[in-house]
Amino acid sequence: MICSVFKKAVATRPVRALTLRSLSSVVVPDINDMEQEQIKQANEAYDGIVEIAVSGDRGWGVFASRDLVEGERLIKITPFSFTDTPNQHSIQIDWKKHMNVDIPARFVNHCCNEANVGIKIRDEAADFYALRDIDAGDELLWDYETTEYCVSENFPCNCGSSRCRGTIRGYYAHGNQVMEAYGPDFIAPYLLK
Ligand SMILES: C[S@@+](CC[C@H](N)C(=O)[O-])C[C@H]1O[C@@H](n2cnc3c(N)ncnc32)[C@H](O)[C@@H]1O
Repeated sequence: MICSVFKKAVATRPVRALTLRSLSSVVVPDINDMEQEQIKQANEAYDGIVEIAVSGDRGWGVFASRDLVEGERLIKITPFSFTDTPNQHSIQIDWKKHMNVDIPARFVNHCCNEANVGIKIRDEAADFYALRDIDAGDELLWDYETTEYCVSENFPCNCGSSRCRGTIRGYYAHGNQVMEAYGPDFIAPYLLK
């Protein structure tokens, strides 16, 4: 298997059921009622394409609801605001410009070198595309170091890729690997200037 693309932990449970602490095998992120409602709305908007569910110890994740085809545009990334400093859920589009993005984009987890989805930035928005065929139930994983020059906080990666970089820092640290893995089409244009 390429990378540790997780199968959906609790594929068909409604969001409220995911918050039950009795699910011992997964770490269920704390969310408030508003976030719960936003997840429900995103799941309805992307019904039949992707679904938000719990991704083991990585918190929330986004999963394929059906078989997805290489090259398919999957998720529209809509910024609700911009900031000049990164945060855990922002996406960098220029040296001092980060998009605060909506759900489901903000819940896509990271994979090193073998990500199955990539981002194409257009003006002040972006989209996720399938980088290869993806089976229903597989987790969508994007390589954060294709857009983030320096992540807001380094984190130890548990993507399970045979080429896992260990600690995720940003393009400044692993740019050569990122370029080799994806080529320029799926690297943020500002990083290539
Ligand atoms: C954009 S959020 C992704 C959604 C997140 N799982 C959540 O529940 O909010 C980014 C954060 O998710 C976690 N994460 C994503 N991919 C990961 C990975 N491969 N290994 C460990 N943690 C990861 C890290 O804490 C990271 O800062």
